[in-house]
Amino acid sequence: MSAKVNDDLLTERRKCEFNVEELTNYLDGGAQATQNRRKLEDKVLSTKGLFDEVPEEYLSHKEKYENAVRKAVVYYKAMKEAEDPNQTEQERANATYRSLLHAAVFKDNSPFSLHLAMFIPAILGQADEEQKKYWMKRASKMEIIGTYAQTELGHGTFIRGLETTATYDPKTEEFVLHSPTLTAYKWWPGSLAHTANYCVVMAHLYINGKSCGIQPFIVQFRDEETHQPLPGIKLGEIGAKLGFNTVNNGFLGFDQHRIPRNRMLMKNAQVLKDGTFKRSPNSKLTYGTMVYVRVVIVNGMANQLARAVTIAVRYSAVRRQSELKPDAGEPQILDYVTQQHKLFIGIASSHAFTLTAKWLTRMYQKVTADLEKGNLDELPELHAIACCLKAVTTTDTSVLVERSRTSCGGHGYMLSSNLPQIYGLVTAACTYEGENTVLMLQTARSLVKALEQAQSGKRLSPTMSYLSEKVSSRLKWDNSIDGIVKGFRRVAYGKVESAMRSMRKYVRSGLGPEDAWNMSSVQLVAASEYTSISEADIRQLQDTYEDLLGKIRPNAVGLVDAFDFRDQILNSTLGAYDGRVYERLMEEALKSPLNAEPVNQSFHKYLKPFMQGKL
Ligand SMILES: CC/C=C\C/C=C\C/C=C\C/C=C\C/C=C\C/C=C\C=C\C(=O)SCCNC(=O)CCNC(=O)[C@H](O)C(C)(C)COP(=O)(O)OP(=O)(O)OC[C@H]1O[C@@H](n2cnc3c(N)ncnc32)[C@H](O)[C@@H]1OP(=O)(O)O
Ligand SMILES: Cc1cc2nc3c(=O)[nH]c(=O)nc-3n(C[C@H](O)[C@H](O)[C@H](O)COP(=O)(O)OP(=O)(O)OC[C@H]3O[C@@H](n4cnc5c(N)ncnc54)[C@H](O)[C@@H]3O)c2cc1C
Repeated sequence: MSAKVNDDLLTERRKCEFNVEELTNYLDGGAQATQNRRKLEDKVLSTKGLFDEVPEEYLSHKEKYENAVRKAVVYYKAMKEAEDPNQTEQERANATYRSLLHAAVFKDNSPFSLHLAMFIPAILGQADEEQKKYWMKRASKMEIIGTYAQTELGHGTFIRGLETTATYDPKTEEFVLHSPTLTAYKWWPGSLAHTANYCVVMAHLYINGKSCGIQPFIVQFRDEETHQPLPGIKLGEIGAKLGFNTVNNGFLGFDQHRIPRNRMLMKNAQVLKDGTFKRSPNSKLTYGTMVYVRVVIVNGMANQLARAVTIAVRYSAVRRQSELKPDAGEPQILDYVTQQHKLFIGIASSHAFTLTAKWLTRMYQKVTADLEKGNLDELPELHAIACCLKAVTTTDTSVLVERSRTSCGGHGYMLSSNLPQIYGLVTAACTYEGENTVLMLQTARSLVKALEQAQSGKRLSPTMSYLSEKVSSRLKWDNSIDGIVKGFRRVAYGKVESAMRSMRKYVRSGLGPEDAWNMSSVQLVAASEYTSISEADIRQLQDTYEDLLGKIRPNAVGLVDAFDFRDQILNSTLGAYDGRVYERLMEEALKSPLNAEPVNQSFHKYLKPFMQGKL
């Protein structure tokens, strides 16, 4: 008999003014896609051995990892078996686009995540046709497990400063990989420590003493049979982190480690047997894997944010607290306008990120198709947009997930709510794949160039076209969508123009261009992300905004129900569909090993002698 659903949630669902299933279908890309996603989730989540007997938060660091590897093997096999052979690639992609299936199994991510998220994309984007054929066969069948090893102990942002060297030896037709210093050790790559046996290494190529820039190499570092590190390889785990504690982030040092010439991934640049170096048409094509992942992250943020606001909104419909009016009983905390303000922006942002992710994915696919034909024209714009959207969506998601947690009071601080773990996952994305400030400055670089082109009368690309609009500074505001968008474009233009004016002022004062850039960099970051509007209009928009909160209120639970996250994926005592929060909090508390006995052994060993003055 299914447990009774919380009365308040029942009432909320009755009040909802729209068809929840229709919104779910829209988010999935149609009723069939919803059906495919649900079918995949049903199949995979019915697999034995996927879920923890003891909550992983009560395991040691080492046990957490070992348990995660056990689940990763079961999960990967279940996913493979669940794949519908009759489905097209596109239908399969749609079924997983919104699915957070892995989140039902791994609260802190899988030790296989880098294999799927970066190792395979790096092969697809950096290997030539022959290499792709060979390595994709092995990687897609999980005969090998890989990661992406770029960051070093001493360098993450500045790729051109990476110290790992790959020196070509024409006599043996090999590359010699070496970590000349401690800071040259690869540091951070997920799965590197104990899980993977191959990696794509980004290293500084030298031929006959001449630098040939940073190039990608596919390197085996563990024996495929014994899993022992190969000779000349130093390996280990980097230690406990805020999150990602089952991703197995590791370090790797090379000591004159030799690999065959065909291990340099040669789609863009090539090294011939005699050591002739054939340059890439654009050295930044080597950075292509990062552009791809930045695009994926935007969609990932939408899904993770949707998960957090689902937990917080359902909890806010169940939790009653304080007094809004004397003798009127304790209201649902969702009736406080401050609570609506905290949470509804998260719902809207998740939808906005989903739509943005779809748009950015289409742009990425178009530009990548152009690159295949040798047309690199739109690569700089894709880079600038991907940098900006990755930085903005990860920053906003981190803020909004933390706001979801703090809007749930003390219970939001419980690991059993899953809000802290979701925060750990999303806040990492502000750093990995390009630290956000650094990426915003890359976007700013493109904005400044675009404004200079606009001022010299050149046509701009659609995404930068607002920089060529001669919009009157006395723009009459109205709070229609069109009016608001026009306002944002006007202010965004002003921010870029102000940053550029500031740089020119510094150059006139005698600073070099680099120092002038650095002195203006706070404005440059703001120009990439920040827009504000004039004082008089804030009141008008504020009234509109508060009015909107009231309109959303009766539909809040329906809006998060439409994300259609099953309880295993939410993995939360506060967010379950039935709203039985208090029973679930108690059930989870009783799983703590400390509750196995009424008196813990530390009383007899320490407390009692201490309290009796005997210690
Ligand atoms: C696995 C977790 C899964 C789930 C977690 C839960 C939720 C998250 C949701 C989704 C997650 C999905 C996937 C996650 C996958 C992985 C995460 C885990 C692992 C993370 C891995 C990593 O972090 S890999 C390492 C990432 N490192 C970086 O990004 C380094 C950042 N630095 C740079 O990119 C570059 O150094 C730089 C761009 C800052 C500067 O490069 P540089 O060579 O110095 O260039 P400049 O001299 O500044 O010249 C700039 C000019 O070059 C052009 N340019 C720069 N970059 C590019 C590019 N990529 N493409 C095209 N063009 C480029 C730029 O436009 C300038 O051109 P100009 O014409 O202006 O000169
Ligand atoms: C959870 C997690 C997983 C990761 N997984 C991987 C992985 O699988 N593979 C991999 O290769 N890497 C991985 N990384 C590493 C990640 O890519 C780097 O941490 C990131 O690129 C930042 O580099 P850094 O840590 O060396 O910081 P630094 O580059 O040292 O930057 C430190 C700070 O300096 C400032 N700064 C630096 N440069 C500039 C600039 N030009 N302008 C203004 N300010 C600047 C910024 O405030 C920045 O936060 C991972 C990181 C995390 C947190």
